[in-house]
Amino acid sequence: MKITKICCIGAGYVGGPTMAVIAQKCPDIKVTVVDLNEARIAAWNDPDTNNIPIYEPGLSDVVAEARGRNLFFSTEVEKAIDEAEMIFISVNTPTKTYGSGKGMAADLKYIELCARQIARVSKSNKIVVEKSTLPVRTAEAIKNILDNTGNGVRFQILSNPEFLAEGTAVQDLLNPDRILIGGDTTEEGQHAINALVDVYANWVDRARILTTNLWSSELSKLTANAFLAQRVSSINALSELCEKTGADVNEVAKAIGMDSRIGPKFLKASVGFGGSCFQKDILNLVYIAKAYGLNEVADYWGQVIIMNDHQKRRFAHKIVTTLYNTVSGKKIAFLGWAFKKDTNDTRESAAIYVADDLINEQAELHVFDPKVGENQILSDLNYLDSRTPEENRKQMTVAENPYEACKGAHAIAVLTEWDEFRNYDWKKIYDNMMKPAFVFDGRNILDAKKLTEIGFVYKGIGS
Ligand SMILES: NC(=O)C1=CN([C@@H]2O[C@H](COP(=O)(O)OP(=O)(O)OC[C@H]3O[C@@H](n4cnc5c(N)ncnc54)[C@H](O)[C@@H]3O)[C@@H](O)[C@H]2O)C=CC1
Ligand SMILES: O=C(O)[C@H]1O[C@H](OP(=O)(O)OP(=O)(O)OC[C@H]2O[C@@H](n3ccc(=O)[nH]c3=O)[C@H](O)[C@@H]2O)[C@H](O)[C@@H](O)[C@@H]1O
Repeated sequence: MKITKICCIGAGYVGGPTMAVIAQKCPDIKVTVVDLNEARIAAWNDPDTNNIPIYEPGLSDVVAEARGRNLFFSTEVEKAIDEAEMIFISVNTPTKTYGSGKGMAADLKYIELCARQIARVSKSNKIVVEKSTLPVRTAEAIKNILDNTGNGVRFQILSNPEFLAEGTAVQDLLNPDRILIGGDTTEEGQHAINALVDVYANWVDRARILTTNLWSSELSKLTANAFLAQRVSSINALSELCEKTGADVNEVAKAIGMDSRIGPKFLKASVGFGGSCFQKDILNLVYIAKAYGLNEVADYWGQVIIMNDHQKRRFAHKIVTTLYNTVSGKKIAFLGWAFKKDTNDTRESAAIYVADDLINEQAELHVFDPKVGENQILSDLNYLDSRTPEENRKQMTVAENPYEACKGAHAIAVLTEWDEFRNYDWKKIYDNMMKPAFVFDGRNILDAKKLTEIGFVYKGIGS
């Protein structure tokens, strides 16, 4: 079966870039990305592709090439479902904030709504693709809803998890390590798998397209994120030991990373991992393990989150103790708010939690991030509900540029590894700060030697 029309429900960080690349690489397929959020769709349709709602290097060019040709963004969800032969579900699957499984399980209400809508609207056979990250065996629930509430048409469910990382989404999509497609082992299931394989084979080497059963595919996505997050927590755990022993975590990471069995990636010690997925997906894994009574498995993975929370708190605590046990009334400058460089996404960013701890200590925070603005920063803080929005507003200033953020500060904390931070005029920054002038480099990106020569007291992670 050759696919000619694709619909994607959810125009977010995954749906938008993924479908833009499919449309760019498959000009014969009409790709329609739909969302309930009208403002988001309007932004995807902005005549100036620099204003699309997601900042990703290279993405606006891909959208400019395909949009209006075979890539469309729309709020007409039902029309797009009706037309398509293949429907990707790429809606959010956040951690549940209510009821049973609160704070652990994935909230699948958006997924279920999509399944019910697809069942209601479809008048012809469809392939439904899980693009969102889902608990293992979700396909069973989706199939149940589709088969029991549909109009008698036939559905095939595939799992096709997404492995892109924010900040490198376009490169990851153009040149993926692998594409994973899980489906039913029946003949119909295999036909559906082949249809999706053929879409990706327009630009991905077939040897990199891996097909499995549904449950392996669903579980592999949670497992990949758990392994990646575990590496960050592992090196961060060692960073604390390095600080006590005189070892340098950068040197340790390099030394172990040269072992080809360990490998050099994902060994950067930091103020803690953030992002919308690592924590959510591990909590989900822990919840699933517990649901099967596998308490040791649950505790093992739960430790990755415990370590990450500790690392964020430890960073804030170190600032307070270094500044003579009080930051009350002191100006602290934050460089960076996004959860990593090259994205405007702030979900679960370590910066939010470090800021919250320092505001509890009555610090006056001044933040500069190249891609994150005031509204987002304040709304991230308010979301924690630690104090009133007015109280947050009083303690938090968002600066227009880094020099303004750092002027008169007692300390600078680097929360995101934006490249531009390395190239600032650090002498000028030093001259305008209170003395001693402290730098807490939560990403180990600055030149410690140069900063020390200028006069800063430099504190990295793990050295
Ligand atoms: N952000 C990332 O880098 C990655 C995310 N994922 C997974 O992909 C999924 C989506 O994540 P994001 O794109 O980051 O989320 P997002 O929150 O940016 O986008 C989801 C979109 O779905 C829309 N939506 C929700 N219910 C809808 C409905 N019934 N009809 C139409 N639109 C609806 C929302 O309005 C929102 O715009 C999640 O399961 C996530 O775990 C997977 C890999 C990478
Ligand atoms: O499912 C998802 O959402 C995605 O989650 C991560 O991607 P992402 O969260 O966008 O970004 P990462 O590069 O993985 O970084 C996550 C966090 O870990 C931190 N990190 C990463 C690597 C490292 O060595 N040290 C470190 O502190 C980053 O700064 C960031 O806060 C995975 O890398 C993607 O493969 C996956 O598709």
